[in-house]
Amino acid sequence: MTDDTLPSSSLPENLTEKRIRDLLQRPDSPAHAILSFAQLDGVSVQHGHAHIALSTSRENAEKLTPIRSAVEAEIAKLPGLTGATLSLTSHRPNTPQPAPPQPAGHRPFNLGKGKPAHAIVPDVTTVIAVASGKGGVGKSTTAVNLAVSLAKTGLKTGLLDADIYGPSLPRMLGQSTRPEVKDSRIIPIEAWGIKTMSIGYLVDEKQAMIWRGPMVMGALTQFLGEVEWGHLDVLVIDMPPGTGDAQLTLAQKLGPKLAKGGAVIVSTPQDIALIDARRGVSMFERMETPILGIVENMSYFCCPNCNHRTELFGHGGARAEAENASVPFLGEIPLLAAIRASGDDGTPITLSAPESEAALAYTRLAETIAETIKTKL
Ligand SMILES: Nc1ncnc2c1ncn2[C@@H]1O[C@H](COP(=O)(O)OP(=O)(O)OP(=O)(O)O)[C@@H](O)[C@H]1O
Repeated sequence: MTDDTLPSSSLPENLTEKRIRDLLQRPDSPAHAILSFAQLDGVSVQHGHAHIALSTSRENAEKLTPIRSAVEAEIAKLPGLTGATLSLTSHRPNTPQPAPPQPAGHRPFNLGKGKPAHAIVPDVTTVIAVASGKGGVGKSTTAVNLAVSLAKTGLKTGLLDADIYGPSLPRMLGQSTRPEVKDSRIIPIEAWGIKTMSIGYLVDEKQAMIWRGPMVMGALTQFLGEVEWGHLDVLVIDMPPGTGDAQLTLAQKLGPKLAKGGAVIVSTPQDIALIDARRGVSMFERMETPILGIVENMSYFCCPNCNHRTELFGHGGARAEAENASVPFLGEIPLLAAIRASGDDGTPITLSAPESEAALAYTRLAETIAETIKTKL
């Protein structure tokens, strides 16, 4: 009996994995198009479900979004498979590409009228930085659900999207209102019980994409000094990915408040993401920021039909990394289409499906962090 004549149900998983790789490599296959934009990091089949890990640039990740579902559907048609999920991670340069010169005195958004910077988040008690060494690992999704869950524990919570080159908060929170400005102070947008701010509320995304480093630092400083955060027990910051100047600036400016809170590092289980997570841990250690721990996102797949749990791509890597770095392991978030969909729909999964396994994982994460914060209030 040849490979092709084996009944689908008895196809060994490694043979199916080879078929997926062959399909992706075949120039006449529609799925092949995805490899023009992304690099194949791994293929794994477990209990009839295929997981394909790809990495790409952020720009290409956007081009891939429209073809993602079609490729998943095409792969799922292979014998022996009941479904397929593509997971995409992206690398972004820490330093932006050179941009056209800006007029002298130009500010990223002209709201402070050139006054000296106000005190940095004066009435915020603690700051939590949600960071990742690598883009696309689910840092923003984690930050949003963590903030919403912290608010549910009774803490007055804010959420700042510090990812100037790729703000995702407006989409993930379903907000498109432009913030008001009163007495040169920007009023945060209230959504789902938290106060939020993002560059995406203020300027067109493409405009921010070409900002030089100093303009990005200027915008971040304005977010900290010119937004009317009011009293907050905790401000969660969705950090830009990587370990560059923007991360260092934020860590320096927020020093004592960050020292009362700390950093949460998000990683996927793949080795490549873990190497970047390690860099993130050492950057915060150098800044003397407490590391609250590492979260493993897209840790395992839960079949939406039978709830069967499938472990992906060396699941457990982040736990081992946390042990190596002697920092706490904060838990595992499953890879679930519902998490992606709730992010796209603008209602965090902790609110749209509070009893789901994913929401419960975020709740446990928030409860652990809330315990630390409540000792500092
Ligand atoms: N656990 C998960 N299960 C399914 N999809 C997820 C999960 N976590 C994140 N995603 C999806 O992966 C994509 C990237 O997530 P997200 O924007 O949170 O990552 P990020 O690390 O903040 O990326 P970037 O650095 O590019 O801003 C989004 O479409 C999101 O909905």
